[in-house]
Amino acid sequence: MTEQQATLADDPLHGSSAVREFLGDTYPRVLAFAELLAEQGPEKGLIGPREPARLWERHILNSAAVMPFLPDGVVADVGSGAGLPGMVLAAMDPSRDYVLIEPMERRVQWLFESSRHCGIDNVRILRGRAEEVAESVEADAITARAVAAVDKLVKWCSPLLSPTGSMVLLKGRSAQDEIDRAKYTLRKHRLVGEVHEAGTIEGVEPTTVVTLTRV
Ligand SMILES: C[S@@+](CC[C@H](N)C(=O)[O-])C[C@H]1O[C@@H](n2cnc3c(N)ncnc32)[C@H](O)[C@@H]1O
Repeated sequence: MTEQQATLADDPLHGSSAVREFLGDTYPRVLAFAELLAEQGPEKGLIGPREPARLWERHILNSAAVMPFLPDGVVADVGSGAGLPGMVLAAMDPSRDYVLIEPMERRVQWLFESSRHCGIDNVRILRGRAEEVAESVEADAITARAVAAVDKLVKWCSPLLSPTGSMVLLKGRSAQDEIDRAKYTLRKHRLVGEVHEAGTIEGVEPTTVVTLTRV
């Protein structure tokens, strides 16, 4: 039996004043992206069929929570997939350039289509693995969500980082363990890891964010 497909109308946060206030002027662009992702994401295999019913908390606000941790400058989102967090951040932050890096052709196509459809034009979309694109990216910050453990991400992504750049990773409960397991790699790349709980709106679970900054 196939799972019932939920819609964005099933999400209790959809249209809420708390979400509108949190996103301010950027709400229409983020909303356009959320609507498109809820409509096409399950069919395109970007999110599960039940995800539209919890899209705001679990995906959009979860992505938005990293914004206060970003330093100035260019942000590269590694393994953007559905556009999380990269497309959400770019929609919220139109004066900054974002590079979305994704190896899978179908997902890259989605990133092009959704940026065009939602008028999110401050993104450069690169098809490739993080390890393959160092020649065309120098970022002040790297974001990644659900891509790989800290140790691997540092090995893949440090060639993309500017000398003073930092990494801002969305993680789960294993955040501190991942930092501990990556200690030799972090030391080699002169990075120090810290775990933060990043809130967005009241009643929404905070996002665990790992920052890796240069020493
Ligand atoms: C589980 S998905 C997460 C996608 C998105 N960040 C999200 O949170 O919904 C992992 C993504 O990382 C991409 N990926 C895997 N290895 C990668 C690599 N070495 N460099 C860049 N992206 C990679 C995959 O193609 C996939 O789209």
